[in-house]
Amino acid sequence: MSDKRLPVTPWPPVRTEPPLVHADAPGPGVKLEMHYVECFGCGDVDNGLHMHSTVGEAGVVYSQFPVTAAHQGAPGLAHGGLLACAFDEALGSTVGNLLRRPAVTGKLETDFLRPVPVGTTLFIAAKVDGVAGRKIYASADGHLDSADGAVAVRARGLFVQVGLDHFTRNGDPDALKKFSQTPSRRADWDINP
Ligand SMILES: CCCCCCCC/C=C\CCCCCCCC(=O)SCCNC(=O)CCNC(=O)[C@H](O)C(C)(C)COP(=O)(O)OP(=O)(O)OC[C@H]1O[C@@H](n2cnc3c(N)ncnc32)[C@H](O)[C@@H]1OP(=O)(O)O
Repeated sequence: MSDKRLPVTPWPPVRTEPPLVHADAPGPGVKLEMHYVECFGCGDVDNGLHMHSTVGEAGVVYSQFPVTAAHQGAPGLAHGGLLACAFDEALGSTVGNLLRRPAVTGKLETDFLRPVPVGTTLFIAAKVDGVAGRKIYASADGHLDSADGAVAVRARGLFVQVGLDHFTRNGDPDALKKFSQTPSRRADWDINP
């Protein structure tokens, strides 16, 4: 399958600066911890995506999504919404860990190019493409069963930087305390519950 169906709109869609990887960002080879134990993407959640990620060279973060029977839409195939979820996680983790700026997804586009069968693992390579003020643009390819397998899904997203109060005001007032229960998060984000 060719890439003829992929969008031709420019990306990032606005003028951006190159992303500045934070001086304290984890370096190549570092396996990233779950960012929050109750996260559907990376946490310890029944039938969650159980994704895990490793920092690669040149600002790329590699994530894996093992697709199980719990993730089906059509019989035997991954649900498209859960594939989008996997990319939200992979892109968000890339932005959060490399730039160390708390950000939420503003927009997420996905191109589903090939079916993703139950039993396969999606190997996602994500990077930050540019930054314009609070707007952070990131994109990723998802390969079937190996880092150089056929590309099954592509995604690009806009993440918008927020203050840490975004999570306590809009979500759980104890959000910072809960985040701080993942030890690496406490150090990353200067959280003092
Ligand atoms: C407690 C500690 C935390 C620690 C963090 C740990 C990190 C760990 C590391 C990593 C793990 C991360 C892994 C997670 C992965 C999953 C992420 C998610 O699922 S996030 C949930 C889904 N997303 C939402 O719930 C957002 C809901 N939306 C909002 O809250 C607001 O709309 C928000 C914040 C996105 C923007 O609202 P405004 O009022 O602050 O700002 P405005 O002015 O509206 O937007 C800012 C700029 O962005 C553009 N913008 C916003 N949304 C846009 C859109 N959909 N399309 C195009 N542009 C958009 C606007 O046009 C504006 O641009 P102009 O500055 O004017 O140039």
